[in-house]
Amino acid sequence: MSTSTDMKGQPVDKAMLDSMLRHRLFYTPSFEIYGGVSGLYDYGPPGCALQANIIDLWRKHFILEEDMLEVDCTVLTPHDVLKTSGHVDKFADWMCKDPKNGDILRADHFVEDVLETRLRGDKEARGLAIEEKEETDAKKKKKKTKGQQAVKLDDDVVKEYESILAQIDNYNGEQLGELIKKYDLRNPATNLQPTPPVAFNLMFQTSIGPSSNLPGYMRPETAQGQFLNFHKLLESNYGRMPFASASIGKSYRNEISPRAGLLRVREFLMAEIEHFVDPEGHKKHHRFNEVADIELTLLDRETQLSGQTTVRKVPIGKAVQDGLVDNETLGYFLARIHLFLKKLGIDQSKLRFRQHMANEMAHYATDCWDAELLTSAGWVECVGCADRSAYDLSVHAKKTGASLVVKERLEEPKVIEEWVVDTDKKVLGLTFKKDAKAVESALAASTQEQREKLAKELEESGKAVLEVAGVADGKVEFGKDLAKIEIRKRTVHHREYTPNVIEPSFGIGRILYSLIEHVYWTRGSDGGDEARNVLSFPPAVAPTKVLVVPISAKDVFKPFLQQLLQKLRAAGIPSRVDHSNTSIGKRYARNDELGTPFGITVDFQTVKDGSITLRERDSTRQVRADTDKIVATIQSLINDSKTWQDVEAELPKFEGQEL
Ligand SMILES: Nc1ncnc2c1ncn2[C@@H]1O[C@H](COP(=O)(O)OP(=O)(O)OP(=O)(O)O)[C@@H](O)[C@H]1O
Repeated sequence: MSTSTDMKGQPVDKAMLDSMLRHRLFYTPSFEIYGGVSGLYDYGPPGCALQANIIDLWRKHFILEEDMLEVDCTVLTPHDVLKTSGHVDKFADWMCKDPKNGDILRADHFVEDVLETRLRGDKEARGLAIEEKEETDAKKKKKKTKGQQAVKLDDDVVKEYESILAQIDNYNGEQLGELIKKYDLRNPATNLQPTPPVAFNLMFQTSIGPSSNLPGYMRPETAQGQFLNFHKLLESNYGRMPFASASIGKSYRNEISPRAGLLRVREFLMAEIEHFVDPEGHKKHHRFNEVADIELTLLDRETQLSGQTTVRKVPIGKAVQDGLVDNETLGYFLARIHLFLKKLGIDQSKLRFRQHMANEMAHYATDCWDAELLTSAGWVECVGCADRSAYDLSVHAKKTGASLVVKERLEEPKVIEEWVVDTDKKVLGLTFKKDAKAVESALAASTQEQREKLAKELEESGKAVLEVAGVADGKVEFGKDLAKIEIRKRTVHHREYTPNVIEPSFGIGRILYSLIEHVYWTRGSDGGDEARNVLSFPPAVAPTKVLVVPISAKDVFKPFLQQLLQKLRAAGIPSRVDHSNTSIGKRYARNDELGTPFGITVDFQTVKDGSITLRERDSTRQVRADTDKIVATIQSLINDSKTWQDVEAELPKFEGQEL
């Protein structure tokens, strides 16, 4: 199992980090004074500011950079939409139940947990080193663990367990049930095997309007709203393809057992892109050459199926050329996701792109890669990037009759051959009476392949069978008197096609939490002074950019403070003043926990010559200059046009105590 370390390579003390984040109000359990509800969290001021900055960067990196069309669609979604998209029938996880205490368990997580516990026990029995996270997990589980000790396993069994874990996302409910039986997996709380897994739909159901006759759901993703507006978006893009829409908004999933803090919640912010592309020409991307040399860390399907988790670094250009990543557009977005996460401050050594296995892929996807980040909870999917093919637009068009296609004028008219159906309305009415309309619609909506098949049946036996929704048996039989189906030539001036969709889908909360772990470290943990927590966010992402610290609350400082704050505001730099009368060192330490990258001290020298000190969070080094110079310097540091090294080379070093 992989475990994560903090920014300085030390094991993440998750309990300490969580308590700091709650204490500083990055986030807090919702409804806590009522006992809380698992999977629901509120963000406090630094959490909100951090989230807003991540979103701001996301907008600039994707929407502005690529001229995407942003939409904001409703959360409440009618049943019919999600029935058509397949979510009502298939958007489910596998759930099992403990027969004695009623514990509800997510089947894949249960299998994973028990096998990992056994592998840990095996390591212990063999006297092998146990990684920090494994130790913490084991301690946590000890209280409720019955009859689980360090037991040495056969080498073959270890291999089998490792292989199962490498492809845990590939099992369906039945297979998970077989694993539970085969390896006698028991719930540690009762030492009993849970019941066989059943599908549990993750959508929150509701009804829209007072009469309760319009059933609906809270959307589980923002995508459907974007698909339903496709035609209007295409028009507003002057009919030009390819183009992308984007949406940032809340989604809702009734997770079976959300126990991983911000990583698995029931209400979360998503940022999703739907890039519509012509399927002809193998989904090329006109800007692919800009990213082709970017090296990504890939864990492909075959490697996982062979029971391994070995990654390889491959330039995305080569990965697409070799067919490892299906097409340029998908590859382009994988590289853009990589660049975005890098910009945020994500540790590149803790980022990998994992390809989905066949069973794992959502019902609509043809190829899918997840950007996974290594955290104290292991590798966590933070961005999914799927090729949804033409699935969504096709099913919604079929269901509603709306035209969700692109019509392109051909430079030269073309003669095509196609199967055409001529229906005799009189025979139709007489034969099928009340079902006549449904039969007529089914014939009209039949595909070229279906028509060819029907024509062949009519030719061979004089009869054909057609599937018709809403009639008894779901199908009808008809003869040549009802419909003539033949191939005819036609001159066309337009080409019509349903676009394919490449969808990068970001869970902002997961990214936010993983980023916090990646930039977290403890100053003085190497045995020096008292240990102090630091969050080294890049300046552009940090919740607050500057902490202003007056050396005392005396009136003499007030005009300088006011002038400084006014200049910071005018420059658009978010700042906070710490008026408390604790030592400056303590005030800075508090802000290191909030990840504030810069500190300004207003002191007695300021009163004499107007100069102020600027402190950099990570090095704690300081420079000194006049207010205008310092404000301009902070601006350059935030917009990345200068590094702290540049600043130290330019401005006089302040030789005071490092705080
Ligand atoms: N319960 C959740 N809490 C927080 N973020 C989530 C949750 N479910 C999904 N996400 C985020 O939304 C993104 C896209 O959703 P997607 O449907 O691909 O996730 P998923 O495959 O269902 O995730 P998982 O397998 O972890 O449940 C994910 O990459 C993740 O960042």
